[in-house]
Amino acid sequence: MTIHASFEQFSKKRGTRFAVEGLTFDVPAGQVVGLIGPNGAGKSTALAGLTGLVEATSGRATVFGVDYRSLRRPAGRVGVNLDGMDVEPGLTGRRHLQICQLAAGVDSDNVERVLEQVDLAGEANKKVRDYSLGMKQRLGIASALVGNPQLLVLDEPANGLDPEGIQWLRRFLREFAAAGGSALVSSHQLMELEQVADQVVILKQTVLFRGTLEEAKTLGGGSLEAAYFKILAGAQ
Ligand SMILES: Nc1ncnc2c1ncn2[C@@H]1O[C@H](COP(=O)(O)OP(=O)(O)OP(=O)(O)O)[C@@H](O)[C@H]1O
Repeated sequence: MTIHASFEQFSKKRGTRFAVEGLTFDVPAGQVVGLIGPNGAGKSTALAGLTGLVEATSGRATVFGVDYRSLRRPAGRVGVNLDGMDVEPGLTGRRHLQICQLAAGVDSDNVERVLEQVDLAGEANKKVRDYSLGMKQRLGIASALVGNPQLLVLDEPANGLDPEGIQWLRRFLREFAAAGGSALVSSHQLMELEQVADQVVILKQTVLFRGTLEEAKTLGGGSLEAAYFKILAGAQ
């Protein structure tokens, strides 16, 4: 099995306390891995660790077997959309993506294709300040895609999406994985994740559960949500 991303005993201390400790799990090719946990569980820290934004206190997190920071053209391998990656509001969506593409250093012109892919082609000339929350979310995903990556790292991608947007995101992630890509997706929306994830990691500072969606659901008598609460209650 080809592994796109890997956490090996990854720990990050914030002040005197571990934000995450001893995380060990993989993101295999062709799979969507859902990262879930309560507020402050360390999901964003884990994603930031994987994408070189925070340094491990111990252990490591790698993409394609190496540190993200050592990739020559990271956006061509890993598409990242994390919380706080804000867009200059005076730019149009298209211009923003053109700049992302330039920064990604890719040879091909992917902007129009990606705009179509996230269903923003009709809004591409609008300024980002006039975008709705859901449109901004799609633009964030588009900027992750513009380098043509194999691995996506997305923090709460369903936030702000309307039911149609959520359906679109589900289809998009399934197609991305079916084409051999992979995605590590943090989410609070368990019902949604249940529709899209192949594997689930439940995090609360440490990994409380990792396994297939089916294994998680079995623990919860058929429901990921029930499994989640059961596992968290067991960790109290
Ligand atoms: N820059 C920072 N400095 C100090 N502590 C931090 C920093 N960022 C996060 N933390 C702490 O690390 C822990 C994990 O936070 P993190 O944001 O990774 O969790 P999360 O699971 O993404 O939360 P949420 O679901 O609320 O987004 C929390 O206790 C948080 O207070």
